[in-house]
Amino acid sequence: MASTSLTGVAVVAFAVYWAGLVLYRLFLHPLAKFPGPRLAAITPWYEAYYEIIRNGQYSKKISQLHDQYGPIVRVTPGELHIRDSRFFESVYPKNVHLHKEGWDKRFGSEGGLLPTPDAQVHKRRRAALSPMFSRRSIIEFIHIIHRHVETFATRMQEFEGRKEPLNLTHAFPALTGDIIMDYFFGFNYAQLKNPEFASFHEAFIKIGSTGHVATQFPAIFPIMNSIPDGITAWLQPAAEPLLKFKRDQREVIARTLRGDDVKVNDAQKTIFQEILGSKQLPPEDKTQQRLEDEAQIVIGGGVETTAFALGIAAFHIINKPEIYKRLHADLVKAFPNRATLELQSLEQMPYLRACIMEAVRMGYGLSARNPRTHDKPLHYKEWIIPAGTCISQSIPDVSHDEALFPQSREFIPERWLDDPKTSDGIPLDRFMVSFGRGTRSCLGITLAWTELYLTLGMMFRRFKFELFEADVTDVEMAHDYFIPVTSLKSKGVRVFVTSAAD
Ligand code: HEM
Repeated sequence: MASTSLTGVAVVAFAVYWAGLVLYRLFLHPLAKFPGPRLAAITPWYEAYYEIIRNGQYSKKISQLHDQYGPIVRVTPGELHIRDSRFFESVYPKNVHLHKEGWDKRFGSEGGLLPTPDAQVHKRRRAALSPMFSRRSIIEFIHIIHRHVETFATRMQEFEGRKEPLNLTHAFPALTGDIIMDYFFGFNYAQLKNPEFASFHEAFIKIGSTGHVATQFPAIFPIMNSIPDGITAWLQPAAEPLLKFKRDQREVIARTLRGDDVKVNDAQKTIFQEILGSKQLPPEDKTQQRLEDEAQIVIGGGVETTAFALGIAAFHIINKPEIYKRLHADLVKAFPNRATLELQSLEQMPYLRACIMEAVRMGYGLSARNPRTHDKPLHYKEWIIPAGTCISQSIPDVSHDEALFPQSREFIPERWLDDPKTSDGIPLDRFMVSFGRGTRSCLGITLAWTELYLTLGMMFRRFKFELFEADVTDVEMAHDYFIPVTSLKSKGVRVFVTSAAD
């Protein structure tokens, strides 16, 4: 009897608490006056429904909400989303260090640079890594990138000889994975030499939606991490390459912390040596766990983003013969000797640059809402956004702003030629935001551009391609898993390869 009445009291108390919370969020919350669906203002389960049940569809829903409610929408009880390309640099300003809320929960690598919530902690972590991402460092390492690009060329010849289609969607993450492993960790898994291009790609796609679950249930990663790897691999075989990477990193970091030089290649140093050698970082930023988190984030940040942009570029260049023709002719002119490939000359080629700009615009880098918290109130149109509010914008919204990029779903490199401006005279480059903006923008941008120049330069100088059962759905986002993911039914961009005659 006593336990029944106790349960009754608990149920009533819970109901009163929820009713109070609902009333608070609807009428008293600092964001109560902002437009948006009531359900999104009341509960994070509105977001969870679209992300978890509908599998990465909240960004699409948010676009519809903007159509209905205008450029500013309350998308969760504590977050405002803005769709306005002209306001991007106000949310992500230069020289202002801002907090980032929520990404620490979604990756299970909260010590990594990208998800670090606190602005000042982020600042010192970024400063410690920056030298390794500088152009100078990348030029010192460029021979290793060339080596992987040449391996890729050899694999293409192999497919040409066998007259079999080559799956670029599998090959590109193997290429970017080998480069990043070599650059940051001092060894690689030779994924590019693997007959099937086995890489981290499948693991990222298969476990990609876990971030949406972790956003709602942050305990999921600690629970997953406590499960032995063998069981995780049994439950999700596709995760094995990432689990292996985790195990190997653990050992490499432990050895680095003991003072061993673990590099087996000819790179200058590993990312762990860079972090451990940093004078700016306190001891708590040099622990085994922090280094493991950073390794996860660097692999997560650098493999799929660049590979996705490569896939978009390759598909559209091959799909539109006039683009291929113009690009190939430029490359033949710049490199009469097909064996030569040189970054500085590639960088001087306006049409190649335009193709890359277009691919990166359509690749977004991240499809996720990108949160920032400002210490001061932010004025937007007639609104005053209170200090401390989580505000987000999304890169795909800018990439598909038809006022800036007419026919935004079409691949039109010409839009980037001849120093283009918006109708009111702003350089169009300002709206290429796929690498983010401000103090937390992409640290890997120079490496990414180098990979894009060298890989596309090699491919379209030396080879001709024919699509095999591929269409535009193989490169278009169907799910937002933080990074854009194509239809899960896609078999990838497959192509027949032939050596170019000239
Ligand atoms: C086409 C390729 C790439 C695109 C479009 C891209 C895009 C982005 C974007 C949008 C961000 C988030 C910025 C923000 O929070 O505002 C980011 C962060 C980051 N990216 Fe990239 N990325 C690319 C390639 C790479 C590569 C190759 C690396 C090398 C490992 C890399 C490393 C990072 C890191 C470390 C961060 C975190 C920076 C910070 O929080 O300070 N990215 N990237």
